[in-house]
Amino acid sequence: MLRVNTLKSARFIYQVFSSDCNATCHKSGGSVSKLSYRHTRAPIVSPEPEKFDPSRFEGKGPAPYTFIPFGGGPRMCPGNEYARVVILVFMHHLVTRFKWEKVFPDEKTIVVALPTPAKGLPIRLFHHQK
Ligand code: HEM
Repeated sequence: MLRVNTLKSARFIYQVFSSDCNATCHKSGGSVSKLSYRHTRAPIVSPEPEKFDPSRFEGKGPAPYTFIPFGGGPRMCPGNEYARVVILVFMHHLVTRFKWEKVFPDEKTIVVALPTPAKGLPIRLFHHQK
């Protein structure tokens, strides 16, 4: 999901860009907002955004400024390397120590400005058998 949904689904930038923002931004008044939800689904950024394809991160990985969960440029998130390590360790233990089970197997996705699991996507964790 990392490719299609970033943790920050939208943010507001208060400078006006001179570059073409059509693929990912819309202008409103004097500010520009970027919707990660749209950005990550733009065909120029990701031809098959819904496809589970970890290989897109192999080699040189995504082209610059196409995968931007931590923003980019001089104001890029300074916590990004730390956050990646924490998430990596967390996911390692979550995957290797537990089986997962959805609490609501048929939970629908509803749209509240942005797609959101209707019941928050709770899961139950079970220790793997040793
Ligand atoms: C998964 C975790 C995180 C995500 C997805 C995330 C995402 C972001 C994004 C998108 C920005 C805006 C970047 C831009 O304007 O281009 C940002 C800024 C920032 N983040 Fe994070 N962040 C994460 C974790 C952290 C952590 C762990 C820290 C600190 C320990 C941190 C500290 C900051 C700070 C201080 C800024 C403001 C940077 C500036 O305006 O110069 N973030 N983050």
